[in-house]
Amino acid sequence: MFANPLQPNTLKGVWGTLQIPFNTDDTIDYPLLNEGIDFLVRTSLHGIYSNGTAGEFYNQTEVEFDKINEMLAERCKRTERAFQIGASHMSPIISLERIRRAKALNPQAFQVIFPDWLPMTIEEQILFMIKIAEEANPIPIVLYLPGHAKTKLSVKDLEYLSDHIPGLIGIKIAMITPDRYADMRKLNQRMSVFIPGHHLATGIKEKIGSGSYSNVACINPDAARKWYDIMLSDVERGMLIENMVRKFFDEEIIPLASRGYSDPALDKLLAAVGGKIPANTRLRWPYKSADDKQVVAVRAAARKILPDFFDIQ
Ligand SMILES: N[C@@H](CC=O)C(=O)O
Repeated sequence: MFANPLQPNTLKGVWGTLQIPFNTDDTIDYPLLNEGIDFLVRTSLHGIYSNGTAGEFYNQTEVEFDKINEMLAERCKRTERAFQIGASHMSPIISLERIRRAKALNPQAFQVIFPDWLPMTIEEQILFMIKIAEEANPIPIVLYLPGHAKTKLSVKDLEYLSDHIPGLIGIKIAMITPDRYADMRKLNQRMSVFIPGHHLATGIKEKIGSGSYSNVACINPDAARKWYDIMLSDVERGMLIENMVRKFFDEEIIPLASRGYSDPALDKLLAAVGGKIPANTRLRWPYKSADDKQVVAVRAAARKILPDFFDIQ
């Protein structure tokens, strides 16, 4: 039975990422992961997803992949929460196999990246997506386009993909720039465009985004959801909050990115700063993690810039 697969017009809102906690010996801390899932299913998020960049999909064994997704699926089904599974991998064969195995868990959508060793031509992108969508059918696909991906797509390429792959319901992008708003607005009418959490009010105001796989939800999922509801009812008030959120990211998070902290290190730092999600800041070898001193310093700044984000339950 495939319950409620998402569609372009139902994929929206604020989705929270599962973060994988690691022990000091680099094994997965499954009891803490369990607590993290238990916490997330009780929040007001529109849904939960596994294995985005912040879920460190690129650095898991296949046995771990299966176990993490079984844990997420079991808890979401029991609590009737929407969930998506990231089946992304740098290898096309492994992505396909991840979908083949995880399909029985019946997520509302799968996220995939394009294979990431050779940049792909548009013909190769189509061949990849056809097979992925066939394997996933009737579960739909969201294409994740991280900023560092080797295959770069124009809005025209995305329209072409959307014309040829009916199972493709959405895209997840890492950057929005004003020169692309008009094209993205058109794209957002035919598929669901998900944009970074700290730009979501702009996305709603400009009608270029329908939701977010949200880095802001790492700080406090319920605050991110409340902010989204404000955007829908009073977008200018939503923009005022976005100005504060972006000030926090510009002053505290982007400088750390320039110092070599990766996106998952920063998402884990955000969760530790918010202190709501049971998790830890450790990334699996060989990647660099934020430390406790950074958590304390960034939390102090966040409490000044975004005081409301800490108290919302
Ligand atoms: N970078 C994230 C988004 C938010 O935390 C992801 O991996 O999905």
